[in-house]
Amino acid sequence: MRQILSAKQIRDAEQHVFDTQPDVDLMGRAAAAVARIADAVTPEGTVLVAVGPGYNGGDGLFAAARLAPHRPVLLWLAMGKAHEAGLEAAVRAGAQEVDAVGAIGSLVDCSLVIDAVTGLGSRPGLPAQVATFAAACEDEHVTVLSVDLPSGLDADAAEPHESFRAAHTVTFAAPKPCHVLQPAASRCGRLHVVDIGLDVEAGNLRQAEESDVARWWPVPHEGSDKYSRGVVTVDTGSETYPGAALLSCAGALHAGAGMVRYTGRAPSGLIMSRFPSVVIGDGRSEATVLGSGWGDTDNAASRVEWAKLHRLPAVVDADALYSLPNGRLEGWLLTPHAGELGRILGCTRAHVEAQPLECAREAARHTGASVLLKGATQYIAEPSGRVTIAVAGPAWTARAGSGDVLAGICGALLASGLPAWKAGVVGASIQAITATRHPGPYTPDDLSARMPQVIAELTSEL
Ligand SMILES: NC(=O)C1=CN([C@@H]2O[C@H](COP(=O)(O)OP(=O)(O)OC[C@H]3O[C@@H](n4cnc5c(N)ncnc54)[C@H](OP(=O)(O)O)[C@@H]3O)[C@@H](O)[C@H]2O)[C@@H](O)CC1
Ligand SMILES: [K+]
Repeated sequence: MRQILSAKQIRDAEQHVFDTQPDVDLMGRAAAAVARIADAVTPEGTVLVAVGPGYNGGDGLFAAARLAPHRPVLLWLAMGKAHEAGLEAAVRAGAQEVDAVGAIGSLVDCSLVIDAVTGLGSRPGLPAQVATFAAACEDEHVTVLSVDLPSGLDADAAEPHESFRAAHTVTFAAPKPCHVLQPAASRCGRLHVVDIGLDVEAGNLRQAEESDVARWWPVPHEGSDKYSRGVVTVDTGSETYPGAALLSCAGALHAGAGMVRYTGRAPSGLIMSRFPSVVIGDGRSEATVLGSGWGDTDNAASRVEWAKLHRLPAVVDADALYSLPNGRLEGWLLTPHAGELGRILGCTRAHVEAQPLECAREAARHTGASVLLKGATQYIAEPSGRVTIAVAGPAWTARAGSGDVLAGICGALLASGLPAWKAGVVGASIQAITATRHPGPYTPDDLSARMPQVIAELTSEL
Protein backbone atom coordinates (compact mmCIF):
# COMPACT_ATOMS: atom_id res chain seq x y z
CA MET A 1 0.00 0.00 0.00
CA ARG A 2 1.44 3.35 -0.98
CA GLN A 3 0.69 6.37 1.14
CA ILE A 4 -0.34 9.45 -0.85
CA LEU A 5 0.64 12.61 0.97
CA SER A 6 -0.56 16.17 0.67
CA ALA A 7 1.80 19.10 0.12
CA LYS A 8 1.22 20.11 3.75
CA GLN A 9 2.16 16.68 5.09
CA ILE A 10 5.41 16.78 3.09
CA ARG A 11 6.21 20.31 4.20
CA ASP A 12 5.60 19.32 7.85
CA ALA A 13 7.94 16.33 7.49
CA GLU A 14 10.54 18.58 5.86
CA GLN A 15 10.24 21.09 8.69
CA HIS A 16 10.73 18.29 11.20
CA VAL A 17 14.06 17.40 9.55
CA PHE A 18 15.14 21.05 9.52
CA ASP A 19 14.29 21.30 13.24
CA THR A 20 15.85 18.06 14.40
CA GLN A 21 18.69 17.41 11.90
CA PRO A 22 19.79 20.84 10.61
CA ASP A 23 22.86 19.37 8.88
CA VAL A 24 20.84 17.17 6.52
CA ASP A 25 20.92 18.58 2.98
CA LEU A 26 17.47 17.66 1.63
CA MET A 27 17.89 19.73 -1.51
CA GLY A 28 21.23 18.07 -2.24
CA ARG A 29 19.62 14.65 -1.95
CA ALA A 30 16.71 15.69 -4.16
CA ALA A 31 19.07 17.16 -6.77
CA ALA A 32 21.27 14.05 -6.79
CA ALA A 33 18.22 11.91 -7.54
CA VAL A 34 17.11 14.25 -10.33
CA ALA A 35 20.57 14.14 -11.94
CA ARG A 36 20.79 10.35 -11.64
CA ILE A 37 17.39 9.85 -13.25
CA ALA A 38 18.16 12.45 -15.96
CA ASP A 39 21.25 10.43 -16.96
CA ALA A 40 19.29 7.18 -16.86
CA VAL A 41 16.47 8.57 -19.03
CA THR A 42 18.76 10.20 -21.64
CA PRO A 43 22.43 9.29 -21.11
CA GLU A 44 23.75 11.76 -23.73
CA GLY A 45 23.03 15.12 -25.31
CA THR A 46 22.20 18.60 -24.10
CA VAL A 47 20.03 19.09 -21.02
CA LEU A 48 18.02 22.30 -20.71
CA VAL A 49 16.89 23.14 -17.18
CA ALA A 50 13.88 25.47 -16.86
CA VAL A 51 14.37 27.06 -13.44
CA GLY A 52 11.73 28.70 -11.25
CA PRO A 53 12.20 31.18 -8.39
CA GLY A 54 11.79 28.81 -5.41
CA TYR A 55 13.29 25.62 -4.02
CA ASN A 56 11.96 23.54 -6.92
CA GLY A 57 14.24 25.66 -9.10
CA GLY A 58 16.97 25.04 -6.52
CA ASP A 59 16.63 21.29 -7.04
CA GLY A 60 16.99 21.86 -10.79
CA LEU A 61 20.06 24.06 -10.37
CA PHE A 62 21.92 21.64 -8.09
CA ALA A 63 21.02 18.83 -10.50
CA ALA A 64 22.46 20.99 -13.30
CA ALA A 65 25.65 21.35 -11.25
CA ARG A 66 25.95 17.54 -11.12
CA LEU A 67 25.27 17.11 -14.84
CA ALA A 68 27.35 19.95 -16.29
CA PRO A 69 30.78 18.32 -15.72
CA HIS A 70 29.93 15.47 -18.12
CA ARG A 71 27.34 16.85 -20.59
CA PRO A 72 26.20 20.21 -22.00
CA VAL A 73 23.68 21.94 -19.71
CA LEU A 74 21.66 25.09 -20.50
CA LEU A 75 19.78 27.11 -17.86
CA TRP A 76 16.69 29.20 -18.45
CA LEU A 77 15.62 31.30 -15.46
CA ALA A 78 11.94 31.18 -16.35
CA MET A 79 10.83 33.86 -13.90
CA GLY A 80 14.02 35.90 -13.70
CA LYS A 81 14.82 35.00 -10.07
CA ALA A 82 16.59 31.83 -8.95
CA HIS A 83 17.99 30.10 -5.85
CA GLU A 84 21.29 31.92 -5.45
CA ALA A 85 23.55 29.15 -4.16
CA GLY A 86 22.12 26.75 -6.73
CA LEU A 87 22.72 29.16 -9.59
CA GLU A 88 26.26 29.77 -8.46
CA ALA A 89 26.96 26.01 -8.26
CA ALA A 90 25.45 25.32 -11.69
CA VAL A 91 27.35 28.13 -13.41
CA ARG A 92 30.59 27.13 -11.66
CA ALA A 93 30.13 23.60 -12.99
CA GLY A 94 29.86 24.92 -16.57
CA ALA A 95 26.11 25.35 -17.19
CA GLN A 96 25.29 28.13 -19.69
CA GLU A 97 22.43 30.60 -19.21
CA VAL A 98 20.01 31.27 -22.08
CA ASP A 99 17.05 33.65 -22.35
CA ALA A 100 13.44 32.74 -23.27
CA VAL A 101 14.09 32.94 -27.01
CA GLY A 102 17.31 30.95 -26.66
CA ALA A 103 15.52 28.31 -24.58
CA ILE A 104 12.85 27.67 -27.20
CA GLY A 105 15.43 27.88 -30.02
CA SER A 106 17.66 25.29 -28.37
CA LEU A 107 14.90 22.69 -27.94
CA VAL A 108 15.63 21.16 -31.33
CA ASP A 109 19.16 20.23 -30.11
CA CYS A 110 18.15 19.10 -26.60
CA SER A 111 17.77 15.49 -25.56
CA LEU A 112 16.12 16.40 -22.24
CA VAL A 113 14.30 19.28 -20.57
CA ILE A 114 14.28 19.35 -16.78
CA ASP A 115 11.17 21.18 -15.60
CA ALA A 116 12.16 22.78 -12.28
CA VAL A 117 9.86 25.79 -12.51
CA THR A 118 7.49 25.12 -9.61
CA GLY A 119 6.75 22.18 -7.29
CA LEU A 120 4.88 22.04 -4.02
CA GLY A 121 4.54 25.84 -4.10
CA SER A 122 2.90 25.72 -7.51
CA ARG A 123 -0.15 27.89 -8.00
CA PRO A 124 -2.28 26.21 -10.69
CA GLY A 125 -1.48 27.28 -14.24
CA LEU A 126 1.62 28.77 -15.84
CA PRO A 127 2.76 32.34 -16.60
CA ALA A 128 2.36 33.03 -20.36
CA GLN A 129 6.06 32.75 -21.18
CA VAL A 130 6.38 29.41 -19.39
CA ALA A 131 3.17 28.13 -21.01
CA THR A 132 4.64 28.97 -24.43
CA PHE A 133 7.82 27.07 -23.54
CA ALA A 134 5.87 24.04 -22.25
CA ALA A 135 3.86 23.96 -25.50
CA ALA A 136 7.08 24.20 -27.52
CA CYS A 137 8.48 21.17 -25.62
CA GLU A 138 5.40 19.20 -26.72
CA ASP A 139 5.65 20.45 -30.32
CA GLU A 140 9.33 19.45 -30.51
CA HIS A 141 8.66 16.09 -28.80
CA VAL A 142 11.44 16.74 -26.31
CA THR A 143 11.51 14.38 -23.32
CA VAL A 144 10.53 16.33 -20.19
CA LEU A 145 11.61 15.28 -16.70
CA SER A 146 9.62 17.19 -14.08
CA VAL A 147 11.02 17.84 -10.63
CA ASP A 148 8.48 16.93 -7.94
CA LEU A 149 5.50 17.54 -10.24
CA PRO A 150 4.82 18.96 -13.68
CA SER A 151 4.86 22.73 -13.12
CA GLY A 152 1.35 24.19 -13.34
CA LEU A 153 -0.37 21.31 -11.53
CA ASP A 154 -1.72 21.69 -8.01
CA ALA A 155 0.03 19.01 -5.91
CA ASP A 156 -3.18 18.18 -4.03
CA ALA A 157 -5.66 18.06 -6.90
CA ALA A 158 -6.82 16.04 -9.90
CA GLU A 159 -7.33 18.93 -12.34
CA PRO A 160 -4.85 18.99 -15.25
CA HIS A 161 -4.59 22.83 -15.45
CA GLU A 162 -2.13 24.37 -17.89
CA SER A 163 1.04 22.47 -17.09
CA PHE A 164 4.08 20.70 -18.48
CA ARG A 165 3.47 17.25 -19.95
CA ALA A 166 6.25 15.11 -18.47
CA ALA A 167 7.56 11.77 -19.67
CA HIS A 168 9.08 11.26 -16.21
CA THR A 169 8.46 12.87 -12.83
CA VAL A 170 10.82 12.55 -9.88
CA THR A 171 9.09 13.13 -6.59
CA PHE A 172 10.28 12.90 -3.01
CA ALA A 173 9.19 10.76 -0.05
CA ALA A 174 5.76 9.75 -1.42
CA PRO A 175 3.38 10.40 -4.32
CA LYS A 176 1.11 13.40 -3.98
CA PRO A 177 -2.54 13.39 -5.12
CA CYS A 178 -1.70 14.94 -8.53
CA HIS A 179 0.53 11.92 -9.30
CA VAL A 180 -2.25 9.38 -8.92
CA LEU A 181 -5.53 11.21 -9.60
CA GLN A 182 -6.67 11.44 -13.20
CA PRO A 183 -6.54 13.52 -15.30
CA ALA A 184 -3.58 15.25 -13.57
CA ALA A 185 -1.72 11.93 -13.28
CA SER A 186 -1.64 11.61 -17.08
CA ARG A 187 0.62 14.72 -17.14
CA CYS A 188 3.24 13.06 -14.92
CA GLY A 189 4.44 10.22 -17.16
CA ARG A 190 6.43 7.60 -15.31
CA LEU A 191 6.67 8.38 -11.61
CA HIS A 192 9.93 7.89 -9.70
CA VAL A 193 9.49 8.15 -5.93
CA VAL A 194 12.77 8.87 -4.19
CA ASP A 195 13.49 8.50 -0.48
CA ILE A 196 15.35 11.61 0.72
CA GLY A 197 15.08 10.77 4.41
CA LEU A 198 11.76 12.38 5.32
CA ASP A 199 9.81 10.60 8.02
CA VAL A 200 6.24 10.62 6.76
CA GLU A 201 3.18 9.48 8.66
CA ALA A 202 0.29 7.53 7.20
CA GLY A 203 -2.63 9.75 6.24
CA ASN A 204 -6.13 9.03 5.05
CA LEU A 205 -5.31 8.62 1.35
CA ARG A 206 -3.42 5.66 -0.05
CA GLN A 207 -3.16 3.58 -3.18
CA ALA A 208 -3.41 -0.20 -3.36
CA GLU A 209 -0.72 -2.22 -5.15
CA GLU A 210 -0.83 -5.62 -6.83
CA SER A 211 0.80 -7.17 -3.78
CA ASP A 212 -2.11 -6.01 -1.59
CA VAL A 213 -4.61 -7.63 -3.93
CA ALA A 214 -2.62 -10.87 -3.85
CA ARG A 215 -2.38 -10.76 -0.04
CA TRP A 216 -6.06 -10.03 0.49
CA TRP A 217 -7.48 -12.40 -2.11
CA PRO A 218 -9.68 -15.01 -0.37
CA VAL A 219 -7.82 -18.13 -1.48
CA PRO A 220 -9.76 -21.31 -0.55
CA HIS A 221 -8.10 -23.87 1.71
CA GLU A 222 -8.51 -27.63 2.31
CA GLY A 223 -11.48 -27.07 4.63
CA SER A 224 -13.36 -24.76 2.24
CA ASP A 225 -16.76 -25.68 0.81
CA LYS A 226 -19.21 -23.74 -1.29
CA TYR A 227 -20.84 -22.18 1.78
CA SER A 228 -17.66 -21.19 3.56
CA ARG A 229 -16.36 -19.62 0.34
CA GLY A 230 -19.49 -17.47 0.25
CA VAL A 231 -22.85 -17.59 -1.46
CA VAL A 232 -23.86 -14.45 -3.30
CA THR A 233 -27.44 -13.64 -4.32
CA VAL A 234 -27.48 -11.69 -7.54
CA ASP A 235 -30.56 -9.53 -8.14
CA THR A 236 -29.57 -7.64 -11.28
CA GLY A 237 -30.84 -7.24 -14.83
CA SER A 238 -34.41 -6.95 -16.07
CA GLU A 239 -36.46 -7.94 -19.07
CA THR A 240 -35.23 -4.75 -20.74
CA TYR A 241 -31.58 -5.26 -19.74
CA PRO A 242 -31.02 -9.03 -19.39
CA GLY A 243 -27.34 -8.63 -20.33
CA ALA A 244 -26.58 -6.92 -17.02
CA ALA A 245 -27.66 -10.09 -15.20
CA LEU A 246 -25.25 -12.20 -17.26
CA LEU A 247 -22.43 -9.74 -16.68
CA SER A 248 -22.81 -9.55 -12.91
CA CYS A 249 -23.13 -13.35 -12.68
CA ALA A 250 -19.96 -13.62 -14.80
CA GLY A 251 -18.16 -11.28 -12.41
CA ALA A 252 -19.26 -13.19 -9.30
CA LEU A 253 -18.46 -16.63 -10.77
CA HIS A 254 -15.06 -15.68 -12.16
CA ALA A 255 -14.12 -14.03 -8.87
CA GLY A 256 -14.62 -17.40 -7.19
CA ALA A 257 -17.98 -17.20 -5.38
CA GLY A 258 -18.79 -20.50 -3.63
CA MET A 259 -22.26 -20.32 -5.17
CA VAL A 260 -24.24 -17.76 -7.15
CA ARG A 261 -28.02 -17.56 -6.66
CA TYR A 262 -29.97 -15.54 -9.20
CA THR A 263 -33.18 -13.80 -8.06
CA GLY A 264 -33.49 -11.04 -10.69
CA ARG A 265 -36.07 -10.44 -13.43
CA ALA A 266 -34.02 -11.57 -16.45
CA PRO A 267 -35.26 -14.86 -17.99
CA SER A 268 -33.84 -17.74 -15.94
CA GLY A 269 -33.36 -19.83 -19.12
CA LEU A 270 -30.94 -17.22 -20.40
CA ILE A 271 -28.89 -17.35 -17.17
CA MET A 272 -28.87 -21.17 -17.11
CA SER A 273 -27.85 -21.46 -20.77
CA ARG A 274 -24.74 -19.35 -20.09
CA PHE A 275 -23.94 -20.33 -16.49
CA PRO A 276 -25.30 -23.77 -15.52
CA SER A 277 -23.76 -23.60 -12.02
CA VAL A 278 -26.02 -20.66 -11.05
CA VAL A 279 -28.90 -21.63 -8.78
CA ILE A 280 -32.15 -19.87 -9.59
CA GLY A 281 -34.09 -18.52 -6.60
CA ASP A 282 -33.72 -17.41 -3.03
CA GLY A 283 -31.83 -19.18 -0.22
CA ARG A 284 -29.09 -18.83 2.33
CA SER A 285 -26.42 -16.34 1.26
CA GLU A 286 -23.71 -14.13 2.69
CA ALA A 287 -24.08 -11.10 0.40
CA THR A 288 -26.21 -9.70 -2.38
CA VAL A 289 -25.71 -7.63 -5.51
CA LEU A 290 -28.47 -5.18 -6.39
CA GLY A 291 -29.34 -2.74 -9.13
CA SER A 292 -27.22 -3.30 -12.26
CA GLY A 293 -29.58 -3.20 -15.25
CA TRP A 294 -32.77 -2.77 -13.24
CA GLY A 295 -33.85 0.23 -15.29
CA ASP A 296 -36.78 2.06 -13.73
CA THR A 297 -38.21 -1.01 -12.01
CA ASP A 298 -41.24 -0.12 -9.86
CA ASN A 299 -40.33 -1.96 -6.64
CA ALA A 300 -36.67 -0.99 -6.31
CA ALA A 301 -37.05 0.36 -2.77
CA SER A 302 -38.54 -2.86 -1.37
CA ARG A 303 -35.85 -5.00 -3.06
CA VAL A 304 -33.13 -2.91 -1.44
CA GLU A 305 -35.00 -2.83 1.89
CA TRP A 306 -35.14 -6.65 1.73
CA ALA A 307 -31.35 -6.85 2.03
CA LYS A 308 -31.38 -4.50 5.02
CA LEU A 309 -34.11 -6.50 6.78
CA HIS A 310 -32.11 -9.71 6.27
CA ARG A 311 -28.90 -7.99 7.46
CA LEU A 312 -27.28 -9.05 4.22
CA PRO A 313 -24.22 -7.01 3.14
CA ALA A 314 -25.10 -5.58 -0.27
CA VAL A 315 -23.31 -4.24 -3.30
CA VAL A 316 -25.63 -1.47 -4.49
CA ASP A 317 -25.14 -0.48 -8.11
CA ALA A 318 -26.82 1.65 -10.77
CA ASP A 319 -30.58 2.13 -10.40
CA ALA A 320 -30.69 0.72 -6.85
CA LEU A 321 -28.52 3.63 -5.70
CA TYR A 322 -31.57 5.92 -5.84
CA SER A 323 -33.59 3.70 -3.48
CA LEU A 324 -31.26 3.48 -0.50
CA PRO A 325 -33.09 2.65 2.74
CA ASN A 326 -32.91 4.97 5.73
CA GLY A 327 -30.42 4.28 8.49
CA ARG A 328 -26.74 3.40 8.49
CA LEU A 329 -25.71 0.92 5.80
CA GLU A 330 -22.77 -0.59 7.65
CA GLY A 331 -21.01 -3.32 5.70
CA TRP A 332 -22.56 -2.23 2.39
CA LEU A 333 -20.69 -1.16 -0.72
CA LEU A 334 -22.16 1.47 -3.05
CA THR A 335 -20.69 1.51 -6.57
CA PRO A 336 -21.71 4.74 -8.33
CA HIS A 337 -20.00 6.45 -11.25
CA ALA A 338 -19.63 10.24 -11.10
CA GLY A 339 -23.09 10.96 -12.56
CA GLU A 340 -24.82 8.61 -10.13
CA LEU A 341 -22.90 9.97 -7.15
CA GLY A 342 -23.82 13.50 -8.21
CA ARG A 343 -27.50 12.53 -8.24
CA ILE A 344 -27.21 10.95 -4.77
CA LEU A 345 -25.50 14.04 -3.35
CA GLY A 346 -27.64 16.56 -5.23
CA CYS A 347 -24.76 18.03 -7.22
CA THR A 348 -23.52 17.81 -10.81
CA ARG A 349 -21.36 15.12 -12.42
CA ALA A 350 -18.82 17.88 -13.14
CA HIS A 351 -18.61 18.71 -9.44
CA VAL A 352 -17.96 15.05 -8.55
CA GLU A 353 -15.29 14.83 -11.25
CA ALA A 354 -13.60 17.96 -9.93
CA GLN A 355 -13.83 16.91 -6.24
CA PRO A 356 -13.87 13.08 -6.32
CA LEU A 357 -12.28 12.52 -2.91
CA GLU A 358 -14.54 14.94 -1.09
CA CYS A 359 -17.69 13.62 -2.79
CA ALA A 360 -16.90 9.95 -2.17
CA ARG A 361 -16.07 10.74 1.47
CA GLU A 362 -19.29 12.70 1.91
CA ALA A 363 -21.43 9.86 0.55
CA ALA A 364 -19.68 7.31 2.79
CA ARG A 365 -20.00 9.52 5.86
CA HIS A 366 -23.64 10.22 5.13
CA THR A 367 -24.76 6.60 4.45
CA GLY A 368 -22.41 4.59 6.66
CA ALA A 369 -21.54 2.45 3.61
CA SER A 370 -18.24 2.23 1.78
CA VAL A 371 -18.38 3.98 -1.58
CA LEU A 372 -16.53 2.81 -4.68
CA LEU A 373 -16.52 5.77 -7.06
CA LYS A 374 -15.90 4.33 -10.52
CA GLY A 375 -14.02 6.09 -13.31
CA ALA A 376 -10.54 6.56 -14.74
CA THR A 377 -9.27 6.62 -11.14
CA GLN A 378 -11.33 4.44 -8.76
CA TYR A 379 -11.72 5.59 -5.17
CA ILE A 380 -13.01 3.57 -2.24
CA ALA A 381 -14.11 5.82 0.60
CA GLU A 382 -14.96 4.55 4.09
CA PRO A 383 -17.28 6.27 6.54
CA SER A 384 -14.17 7.14 8.61
CA GLY A 385 -12.95 9.36 5.75
CA ARG A 386 -10.11 7.07 4.70
CA VAL A 387 -9.86 6.67 0.92
CA THR A 388 -7.99 3.91 -0.92
CA ILE A 389 -7.33 4.24 -4.63
CA ALA A 390 -7.60 0.96 -6.53
CA VAL A 391 -4.75 -0.31 -8.70
CA ALA A 392 -4.94 1.67 -11.95
CA GLY A 393 -5.81 -0.05 -15.21
CA PRO A 394 -5.74 0.85 -18.90
CA ALA A 395 -8.52 2.90 -20.50
CA TRP A 396 -9.65 -0.22 -22.41
CA THR A 397 -12.04 -1.07 -19.54
CA ALA A 398 -14.00 2.18 -20.00
CA ARG A 399 -16.98 0.61 -21.77
CA ALA A 400 -20.56 -0.45 -21.19
CA GLY A 401 -20.91 -3.51 -18.97
CA SER A 402 -17.64 -3.18 -17.00
CA GLY A 403 -19.56 -1.83 -14.00
CA ASP A 404 -22.03 -4.76 -14.05
CA VAL A 405 -19.13 -7.24 -13.98
CA LEU A 406 -17.46 -5.25 -11.20
CA ALA A 407 -20.61 -5.35 -9.05
CA GLY A 408 -20.62 -9.16 -9.36
CA ILE A 409 -16.91 -9.39 -8.48
CA CYS A 410 -17.42 -7.21 -5.40
CA GLY A 411 -20.45 -9.30 -4.40
CA ALA A 412 -18.37 -12.49 -4.44
CA LEU A 413 -15.66 -10.82 -2.37
CA LEU A 414 -18.18 -9.47 0.13
CA ALA A 415 -19.71 -12.95 0.43
CA SER A 416 -16.25 -14.40 1.08
CA GLY A 417 -16.03 -12.26 4.22
CA LEU A 418 -13.98 -9.27 3.12
CA PRO A 419 -15.14 -5.99 4.66
CA ALA A 420 -16.94 -3.72 2.20
CA TRP A 421 -14.07 -1.29 1.58
CA LYS A 422 -11.64 -4.13 0.94
CA ALA A 423 -14.09 -5.89 -1.39
CA GLY A 424 -14.28 -2.63 -3.36
CA VAL A 425 -10.51 -2.14 -3.49
CA VAL A 426 -9.76 -5.76 -4.42
CA GLY A 427 -12.65 -5.97 -6.91
CA ALA A 428 -11.81 -2.77 -8.78
CA SER A 429 -8.11 -3.64 -8.72
CA ILE A 430 -8.44 -7.20 -10.05
CA GLN A 431 -10.47 -5.93 -13.00
CA ALA A 432 -7.77 -3.33 -13.72
CA ILE A 433 -4.92 -5.81 -13.31
CA THR A 434 -6.65 -8.28 -15.65
CA ALA A 435 -7.07 -5.54 -18.25
CA THR A 436 -3.41 -4.55 -17.88
CA ARG A 437 -2.29 -8.15 -18.39
CA HIS A 438 -4.67 -8.54 -21.37
CA PRO A 439 -4.57 -5.17 -23.14
CA GLY A 440 -6.99 -4.73 -26.01
CA PRO A 441 -10.67 -4.16 -26.75
CA TYR A 442 -11.92 -7.26 -24.91
CA THR A 443 -15.59 -7.14 -23.96
CA PRO A 444 -16.22 -6.96 -20.20
CA ASP A 445 -17.43 -10.59 -20.11
CA ASP A 446 -14.40 -11.77 -22.12
CA LEU A 447 -12.15 -9.97 -19.70
CA SER A 448 -13.93 -11.45 -16.70
CA ALA A 449 -13.33 -14.92 -18.16
CA ARG A 450 -9.58 -14.15 -18.10
CA MET A 451 -9.71 -13.14 -14.45
CA PRO A 452 -9.33 -16.64 -12.93
CA GLN A 453 -5.98 -17.11 -14.64
CA VAL A 454 -4.78 -13.70 -13.41
CA ILE A 455 -5.99 -14.46 -9.86
CA ALA A 456 -4.11 -17.76 -9.96
CA GLU A 457 -0.94 -16.02 -11.19
CA LEU A 458 -1.20 -13.24 -8.61
CA THR A 459 -1.80 -15.48 -5.63
CA SER A 460 0.92 -17.94 -6.66
CA GLU A 461 3.40 -15.01 -6.80
CA LEU A 462 3.06 -14.60 -3.02
N1 LIG B 1 9.44 19.80 0.93
C1 LIG B 1 10.50 19.00 0.80
O1 LIG B 1 10.61 18.00 1.44
C2 LIG B 1 11.53 19.29 -0.18
C3 LIG B 1 11.30 20.24 -1.15
N2 LIG B 1 12.16 20.42 -2.11
C4 LIG B 1 11.77 21.18 -3.27
O2 LIG B 1 11.18 22.42 -2.93
C5 LIG B 1 9.98 22.57 -3.65
C6 LIG B 1 9.06 23.52 -2.98
O3 LIG B 1 9.73 24.75 -2.99
P1 LIG B 1 8.98 26.12 -2.71
O4 LIG B 1 8.23 26.04 -1.46
O5 LIG B 1 9.99 27.19 -2.79
O6 LIG B 1 7.92 26.24 -3.87
P2 LIG B 1 8.14 26.17 -5.45
O7 LIG B 1 7.30 25.06 -5.95
O8 LIG B 1 9.55 26.19 -5.84
O9 LIG B 1 7.46 27.51 -6.01
C7 LIG B 1 7.42 28.70 -5.28
C8 LIG B 1 7.74 29.89 -6.16
O10 LIG B 1 7.11 29.79 -7.41
C9 LIG B 1 6.21 30.88 -7.61
N3 LIG B 1 5.04 30.38 -8.32
C10 LIG B 1 4.29 29.28 -8.01
N4 LIG B 1 3.32 29.09 -8.90
C11 LIG B 1 3.42 30.09 -9.77
C12 LIG B 1 2.66 30.45 -10.93
N5 LIG B 1 1.62 29.72 -11.35
N6 LIG B 1 3.03 31.55 -11.60
C13 LIG B 1 4.07 32.29 -11.19
N7 LIG B 1 4.83 31.99 -10.12
C14 LIG B 1 4.50 30.92 -9.41
C15 LIG B 1 5.92 31.37 -6.22
O11 LIG B 1 5.53 32.69 -6.30
P3 LIG B 1 4.51 33.26 -5.18
O12 LIG B 1 3.42 32.29 -5.03
O13 LIG B 1 5.30 33.42 -3.95
O14 LIG B 1 4.06 34.54 -5.78
C16 LIG B 1 7.26 31.17 -5.54
O15 LIG B 1 8.15 32.21 -5.87
C17 LIG B 1 9.46 21.15 -3.77
O16 LIG B 1 8.50 21.02 -4.79
C18 LIG B 1 10.75 20.42 -4.06
O17 LIG B 1 11.06 20.48 -5.44
C19 LIG B 1 13.44 19.71 -2.12
O18 LIG B 1 14.42 20.63 -2.39
C20 LIG B 1 13.83 19.08 -0.82
C21 LIG B 1 12.80 18.52 -0.05
K1 LIG C 1 8.37 21.08 -11.53
